[in-house]
Amino acid sequence: MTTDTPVLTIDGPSGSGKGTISRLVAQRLGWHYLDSGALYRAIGLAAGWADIDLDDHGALVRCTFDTRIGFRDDGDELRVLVNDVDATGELRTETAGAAASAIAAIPEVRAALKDRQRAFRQPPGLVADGRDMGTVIFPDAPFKVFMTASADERAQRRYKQLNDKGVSVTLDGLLREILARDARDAQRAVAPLRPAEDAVRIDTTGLSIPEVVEQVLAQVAR
Ligand SMILES: Nc1ncnc2c1ncn2[C@@H]1O[C@H](COP(=O)(O)OP(=O)(O)OP(=O)(O)O)[C@@H](O)[C@H]1O
Ligand SMILES: Nc1ccn([C@H]2C[C@H](O)[C@@H](COP(=O)(O)O)O2)c(=O)n1
Repeated sequence: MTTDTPVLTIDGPSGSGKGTISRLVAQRLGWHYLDSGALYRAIGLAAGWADIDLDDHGALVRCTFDTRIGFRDDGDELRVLVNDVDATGELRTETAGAAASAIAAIPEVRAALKDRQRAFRQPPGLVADGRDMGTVIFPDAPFKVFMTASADERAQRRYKQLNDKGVSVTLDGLLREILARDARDAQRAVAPLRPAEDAVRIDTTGLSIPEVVEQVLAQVAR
């Protein structure tokens, strides 16, 4: 790990805009980008492919170490390769999010992913988004943001995102899924979703994507 390389951490609940904003901010700064949620989603998917029981923590840890996860930004979005298969579409579903949230509550899985996440810290800098980037993975990061938005707005955003992709969902169902995932992520014993003490909070409710990007960049400039 290159500890003198700057890191901007962006943590927050599902649908707050972390992924979208982190990728754009990383592009503007010319820094690397870590989508840590995609790692948990990929392990959840690989564990499903291998039919691993969620109670079999030993097998889950082996799966965490053995699964190859690659990222490729095609200009439109960050594509994720799991064991060399492009699984981007499957990984973005709420089902994959819920599976990721379930395995993310297992301490051994989190421990097995630590070094892999820290290895993304490479010059000239890193933008890392997730739930514990500022609290556990990069506690010494000089820039930390905790991003929120009202639950209704987060559900609306996800609804629009999925509708645009032709996925049929209901707003009520999405709101329930988002709240259930947030509760699980915030209430787990290890590395729960919470703001680092030194994080700047940004509420993105009612803000456009460019407005949020500028607010985050202003934190780094400061
Ligand atoms: N400020 C914003 N205004 C409007 N829409 C936004 C804003 N930020 C993000 N979005 C849209 O909301 C949707 C969800 O955003 P995104 O995937 O970045 O959230 P996230 O916090 O990374 O969610 P998750 O943790 O579930 O991956 C996307 O369609 C994105 O384009
Ligand atoms: N640093 C992280 C990142 C993600 N998770 C878990 C909890 C989330 O519900 C799930 C999916 O993440 P997303 O892609 O929605 O950001 O993965 C975590 O525990 N810690």
